Order: sequence, then C-alpha cells, then structure tokens
Amino acid sequence: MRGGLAAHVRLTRGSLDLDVELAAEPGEVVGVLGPNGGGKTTTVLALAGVVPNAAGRLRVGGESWDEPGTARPPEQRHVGLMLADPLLFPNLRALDNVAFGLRSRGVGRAAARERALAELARVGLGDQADARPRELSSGQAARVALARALAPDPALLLLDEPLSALDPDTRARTRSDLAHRLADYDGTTVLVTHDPLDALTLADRLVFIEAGRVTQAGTPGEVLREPRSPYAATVVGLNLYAAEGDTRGHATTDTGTVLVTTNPTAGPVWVAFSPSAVSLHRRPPEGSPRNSWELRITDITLHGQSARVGLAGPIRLTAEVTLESIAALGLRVGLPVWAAVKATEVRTYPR
Ligand SMILES: Nc1ncnc2c1ncn2[C@@H]1O[C@H](COP(=O)(O)OP(=O)(O)OP(=O)(O)O)[C@@H](O)[C@H]1O
Repeated sequence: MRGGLAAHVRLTRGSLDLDVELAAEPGEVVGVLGPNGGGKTTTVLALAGVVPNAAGRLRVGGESWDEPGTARPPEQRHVGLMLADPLLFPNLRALDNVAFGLRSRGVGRAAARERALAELARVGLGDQADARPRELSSGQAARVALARALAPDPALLLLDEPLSALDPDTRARTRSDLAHRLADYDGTTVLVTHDPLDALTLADRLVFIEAGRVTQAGTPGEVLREPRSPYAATVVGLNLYAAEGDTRGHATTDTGTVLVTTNPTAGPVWVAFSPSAVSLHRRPPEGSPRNSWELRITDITLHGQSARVGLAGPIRLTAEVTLESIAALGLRVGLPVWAAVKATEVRTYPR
C-alpha cells in the first residue's frame, strides 16, 4: 500500500492569496468545493507542479515532491489529470490515446497496448479500442480520458470538474462509472467539483476553499450535519447564519435577526434549518410561531415535484414547498409573504 497525500499550497497569483492544506489516506477521494475564483484550480495546478508552490510543501505516496527551494518538475510527478474537456488527440484511436502517457514514460509498444486495453475494459470500453474520438459519445470520451489518466497508475489523480461538460443523464451514468473505477484505485484522488452530488457520492472527505482559504474540511456526513460557511450550506441545501447564541434559546444573527431554538448553544454559533422546515403564508401565521417574518419572494425554481422559493427581507432564506402550495397560495416573484419556522426545527452549533 502506498502513502497518501499531505499538501500545503501557499502561493500568490494575481489577486489570489492561496494558503490551503489538504490531506488524505491512500485510496481516498478528497472533494474540493468552493465559489468561483476561490482557488480550486490553482490548487490542482500547484499539486501537478504547473504553478510554483512558492512557500508550500507536498508529499505524495511517501515521497516529497515539493519543498521550498526544491520542487520536482511536472514530468517527474506521478500524476494523472482529467479535466472537463477530455482533450483526446483527434487523430489517435481510443487505444492510442490511452497508451500515449505510457509510451511517453518509456513503456514499450506491446506492453503499453496491453495495459491501455485493460484500462479501457475497466471503464467499460473494451469494444471501443479502435474508435476515433469523433466516433465516441461525450460520456465515452470522458471515460477514455479517465482511462488515460489512470493507465500509468499515478500516485495522485487530479480531476478538475471531470463531469461538468456532460448532459445530466450522461453525467449520472459517468458518475457511477467513475465511482466504480475509483473504488479500485489505491492512489489518492483530488476531485474539484461544483456539483453537490459528485461531492456527496464520490468523495471520502470534503474541503471547501473560499477566497484562498479552507473554510471547512470534514466527511460528507459532517458537512451535511454541520455546514460551516454559507457556501457549504448551499451545497448541502440548508439555511445557515452566523449568530451569537444565549442559553435561553435565542440566537442573534450578524444582521440583527433573533432566531428562537429549542436547542440552545451559547456564544458564537451557526444557526441552521432546512428549507423544508419553512412554511409560507399569505397572512401573519396563526398561533404566532416565534420565528416568523414578512419577506418578499426573490426567485422560484422547480426541483422535481417541489419548488424552492428564495425570500429576502429582515432575513434571507430559502423555503421548499410543494407545487400545489405554489398554486394554492398564488406565489410569484415580488409577492410579500409570511415565512415561519418552528423553534424545534432550528439547530445551533458552535462556530
Ligand atoms: N494566470 C493568472 N494570472 C493572474 N491571476 C490568476 C491567474 N490564475 C488565477 N488567478 C487568480 O486566481 C483566482 C482563482 O482562480 P482559480 O481558477 O484557482 O479558482 P477556482 O476556485 O478554480 O474557480 P472556478 O470555480 O471559477 O474554476 C482567479 O480569480 C484570479 O484572481
């Protein structure tokens, strides 16, 4: 069994000041998430050695790849790379695309062919070895790119938005192919994605990078239970606020809204509740639930049989309601409505 990943990426690029640590055991997948421009791709490029990691360190598989002053060049790092664009050589057959990396590492023609064929078979493309890239579907091309990245058995596999160019159906199927293949791979994988489903189904641990810093690191379960940044909260679909809590069940947000909870935590807290815990009303709700506000609808998006309603006012939140209630309440963008959340649905945990 080889060693895992221990990386400290510290560099400045344009206006980005990046200082990020990543760690993983061999065989693990680290999902890297964060808003645009946060530094995810730059982190991947620094791991690959394409961007200099000015003050950082990198150990992969028990070897040091980067120390301040002595960095291995990219071609001496045992890295597999897959991007949104499969970047296959259009004039080469699938087999030769996969064999290319092996050949350039000095593997003989017959051995490279054999290895490439085996890799294609592992991603379910054993019968497409002779196909040219233009003859492949987008999902097949993505799987060839994965086979090419893994054929030399790299110590570190870097996947930067590998599924983002695929349509939703192909994406779902390719995600499951990727999961199967990664389960058999004993190196470490770093997967950059914007898709919560990729993160929650493919990654063993998640790292959120925002404005060049790690804002949360943990297992998918931990992030689902206790997101620790507004971005992480949107990924797992929760309403989240930074607040100051007291022992009597009041939490005052940074913008001055008081939320009432039956699960008090004193001091700096995160306050979270699910969009499905929010009820919407055209008039002030009866029985005066303690968490209720008059808000204005900013957007409505459909998700299968339910709808997500964005609301703004003294507090911003998202409500999830059925399509029937959209019709019954006549909800539309711009309409003022009352939103209510029971105190039993509001969770607090230390910040
Ligand atoms: N070549 C460059 N020259 C100058 N600045 C750069 C360069 N590359 C990146 N940056 C800076 O780094 C920031 C982060 O870029 P990066 O691509 O790493 O972010 P990201 O988190 O991958 O974003 P996205 O989700 O949009 O891909 C950019 O917004 C820019 O400010």
